Formats: sequence, C-alpha cells, structure tokens
Amino acid sequence: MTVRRLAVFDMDGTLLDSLPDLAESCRELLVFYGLPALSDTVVRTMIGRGVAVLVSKALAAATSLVGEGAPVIDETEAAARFMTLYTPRLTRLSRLFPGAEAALHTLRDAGWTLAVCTNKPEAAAREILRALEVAPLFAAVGGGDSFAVKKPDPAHLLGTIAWAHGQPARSVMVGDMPPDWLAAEGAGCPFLFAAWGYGQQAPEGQAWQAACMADVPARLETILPV
Ligand SMILES: O=C(O)COP(=O)(O)O
Ligand SMILES: [Mg+2]
Repeated sequence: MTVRRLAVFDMDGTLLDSLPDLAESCRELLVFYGLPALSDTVVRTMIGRGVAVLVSKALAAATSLVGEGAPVIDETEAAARFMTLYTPRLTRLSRLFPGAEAALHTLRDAGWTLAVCTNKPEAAAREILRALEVAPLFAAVGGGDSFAVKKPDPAHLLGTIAWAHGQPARSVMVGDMPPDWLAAEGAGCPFLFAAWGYGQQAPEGQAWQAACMADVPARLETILPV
C-alpha cells in the first residue's frame, strides 16, 4: 500500500540549524592540520553535499589562506577525522529551526507522511532526530550513505520515497540547496525551497528556481494543503 501524500525534508539547513556544530568541527579539524580557522559564514556555504565535499571545500579554503608551504592532506582520512570530531557533538548546539517541529506536527496531523532525505550519514541523521525527540515523526530516513548515490542524484530521493511507501508524484521535496532541487527534478517530484536555510534561490531565469518557496517553516502549512 502506498501513502496518500509524502513530505520529504532535507536535514541541514532545512529542518536542522546544524551550522554551529559543523563549523566548530571544521575548525577543530583545521587546527589539527595546522591550518587557519574559517568563520561560520564561510562554512555555511559548504553544507549540503555531504561530509566529503564539506571537508574538501574547508581544506581548500583554509589552504588557500596559507598559500605556499601548506600541508598536503589525504582528504579521505580528513573526512574520517572530521566524523570523529563531529559525532560527539551532533546536537551540542544544533537545533531544529524555529517553527519546524510545530510544522511537522501540523502536517502529520493533516495526513502527511514525513521522511528525511539528507546527504549526512544515515546513522548521524538518525541520532540527531532521536536526540531532538522527533524520530517517531518520520517514516523513513535516507542518508548520504544509505544508497549507492546521494543528492543531487534522484535515486537517493527515489529510494527514500520508496522506503516511506510513497510515490514521487504524490510527494514534495523541501530543501535549501541545489542538490535538493536537482534530486526532486530528476525524481519527478515537486520542490519547495526552504528560504530560511543555507542556500540562496538563483536569480530569475536561472535553472535552479523553485516553483514554490517558504520564508519560515510555519509557512509550510499554508503552502502544503493541510
Ligand atoms: O552536507 C551534508 O552533510 C548534509 O546536508 P543536507 O542535510 O542538507 O543534505
Ligand atoms: Mg541542506
């Protein structure tokens, strides 16, 4: 049996304001390699394509500040090291965006099935939902390592929709970054841009233009029929 309607949420920058813990873990990593720190504002733009991309971009940005004589770093090892730094602090400062939890309850009470599709590792995503006491709200959690591919590949979103017993045409993807929009487009699923997150909507006429956008989580219930 398939569910009537499914709302799939991206995690970082959509449900979760994870920037403080991600940025602090980045800075701890950079200290380890003797590299200069990066501000939250810089790290914010690097979130949304998974740990490997975040670490790679942070290393590149910090290394470019050093110039000649910067250390040569194994990025695979650095990504593993980042996870050992980030895992103990998944919810030290990270919180759901204001209004997000209430919006999730409203949608669920109105008959929406809810799911998470994040490029974060699945175990970390599940632990965050558990610690913030919202795990029972979600029928499925598709992480960045749950399938062979991750967003922007639509197979990540399609796999999450299948886990939640949904159908793409009766689902909506809510996200804050181009990988979310691209996955939704490839999956044949409407996209709702979370303008409170870490992304920026492209100027008029560019490809990544959400059909629909919400400025705050509370707006979801006025856009999605409840
Ligand atoms: O970049 C990440 O690790 C996760 O990002 P997402 O939850 O926005 O997909
Ligand atoms: Mg995101």
